[in-house]
Amino acid sequence: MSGRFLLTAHLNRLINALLVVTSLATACGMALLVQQAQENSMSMGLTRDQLPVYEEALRLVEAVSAERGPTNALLGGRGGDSHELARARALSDQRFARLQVLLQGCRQCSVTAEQAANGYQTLLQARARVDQRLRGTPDDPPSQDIATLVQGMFRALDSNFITADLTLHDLIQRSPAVAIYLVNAKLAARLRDTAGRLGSLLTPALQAQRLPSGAEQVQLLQTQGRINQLMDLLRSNLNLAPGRPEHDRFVQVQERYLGEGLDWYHQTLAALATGTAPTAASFAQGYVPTMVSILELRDEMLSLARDEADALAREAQLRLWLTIAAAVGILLALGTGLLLLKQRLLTPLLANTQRLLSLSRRARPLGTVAEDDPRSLFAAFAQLEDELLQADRLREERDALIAELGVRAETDYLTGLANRRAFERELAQGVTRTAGQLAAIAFDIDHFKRINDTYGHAAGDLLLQQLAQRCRELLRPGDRIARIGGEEFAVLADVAQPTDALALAERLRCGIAEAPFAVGPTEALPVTASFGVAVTPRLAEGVPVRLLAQADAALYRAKHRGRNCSEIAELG
Ligand SMILES: Nc1nc2c(ncn2[C@@H]2O[C@H](COP(=O)(O)OP(=O)(O)OP(=O)(O)O)[C@@H](O)[C@H]2O)c(=O)[nH]1
Repeated sequence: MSGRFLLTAHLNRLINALLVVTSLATACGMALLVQQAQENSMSMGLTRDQLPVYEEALRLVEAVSAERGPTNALLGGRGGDSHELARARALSDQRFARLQVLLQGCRQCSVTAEQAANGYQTLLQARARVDQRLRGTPDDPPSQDIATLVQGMFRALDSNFITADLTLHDLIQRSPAVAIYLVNAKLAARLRDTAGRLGSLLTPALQAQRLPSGAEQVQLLQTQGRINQLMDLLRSNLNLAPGRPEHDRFVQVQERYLGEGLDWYHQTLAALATGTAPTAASFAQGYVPTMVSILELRDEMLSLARDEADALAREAQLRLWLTIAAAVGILLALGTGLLLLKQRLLTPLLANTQRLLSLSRRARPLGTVAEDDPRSLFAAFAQLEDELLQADRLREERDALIAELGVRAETDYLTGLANRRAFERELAQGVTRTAGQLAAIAFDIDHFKRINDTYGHAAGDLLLQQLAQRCRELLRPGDRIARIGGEEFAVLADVAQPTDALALAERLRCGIAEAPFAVGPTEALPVTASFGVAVTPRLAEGVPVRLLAQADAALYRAKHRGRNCSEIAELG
């Protein structure tokens, strides 16, 4: 393969490599974008899948909290219902079993089914202690008092809250956009539990129908403070604009629990002072239903979180498809663009590169650069530039030569004056140019043949040269003189009137006659000439030919009149 084909093959490979690299880089960028969109979409999908775990964890907490009602009622002695306790416990067990199933299927959950089971174990232990107390007989006295058992149930609840807390952490990390609803749901769940605790803390006093002890009063006040804190947090977190679902739910909490529920609690507390307090079970019957409003607020928050997660998942899915579509579009456009670029520009460019190299190598070899080296292209360019510069120089030389030939073609070789051809051209131009009158003066050396014959042809030439020089000196700058024949000359001059032309002829005639010409080392030859003058008054067709002919005719008359005189042509 010859060098230039090697070079174009080389360049072709280079261009192909560049196109492939560009395509790959773009494809990688697009793949990254698609991957990001896919991760986002998957992340929202994971959030949606994990939400049921969080909901179930909160419901388990609710169930464990709800167990305390019948537990306290039974521990309180009067009015307790063991069937109700069994139902409440069954509900907790059911919730726990369901949570276990959900956790086992949840790969994205940081909390495991085993960890949740450990929390539940605390509840089972608390239940066992309660049961022991409830079964208590004189032979087998209860080992723990009611307050301690109530505290055990509180701890059991806190242990089960951990599952909800860890799941909430996962969800917030992955999808901050739904965090606010989930946190509010947890606050509501906490509020429900704390409200339950307030009731539970009253149980020992209700069981004994006495005023709460000092320590119990402190705990009751702390719990009320916690309830106020949680309400404040919810008030500041919730979007309480009228018409929002959470607004109505929050108003319900204020009316039902803070109003009815806490009123009933305060009434019960006051009744303990007068010995007219209800049993723990009766208290629970009036108090527990008011807490339903808190659970409704929690469920509203969970519902909003679900809706938001669904909307975000749909949006992420749509964004993923749009990103894929955009990536495919961009890659197709890029591919088409590169293909067109190659077909329409690069391939023709390479073909022309090949031609360029052929041209430059035809002129001369490209020096030391290897023929398949892409740099030989630049050497070829430099070489072509040289060739073009050289061609420019040759063109300039040719133009100068043509110009010189033109001058020579219109110059009389002997005298250096314009020749007849130049004179006729000048005459034609003069006629078209002048706005005044144009004079043609023809003159001829008298008896020149005799001079030639007597002194030789060379002396005749010398005389012609000297006479030409003298006439040149006698003329005005704008006048043109030419040698139009052997010893015949002519002058072209702009004049105001015919007498001016005659005066010019006379000036030349006298100038020639007044001093002899040196035609040899010693010979000084007096010479005369005869003049014929013609003037054209205005521009007219055929004037040049006629003007010179008229001047010639006048010259002829001057010769016949005896020579060394000037004749002017008749105006016609
Ligand atoms: N030396 C020389 N002689 C030339 C040149 N051209 C023409 N002649 C001569 O000029 C002479 C012209 O002669 P004629 O036509 O008879 O005119 P003439 O002798 O000047 O006579 P008139 O014009 O009638 O006064 C000829 O002998 C030509 O050979 C030239 O370039 N050099």
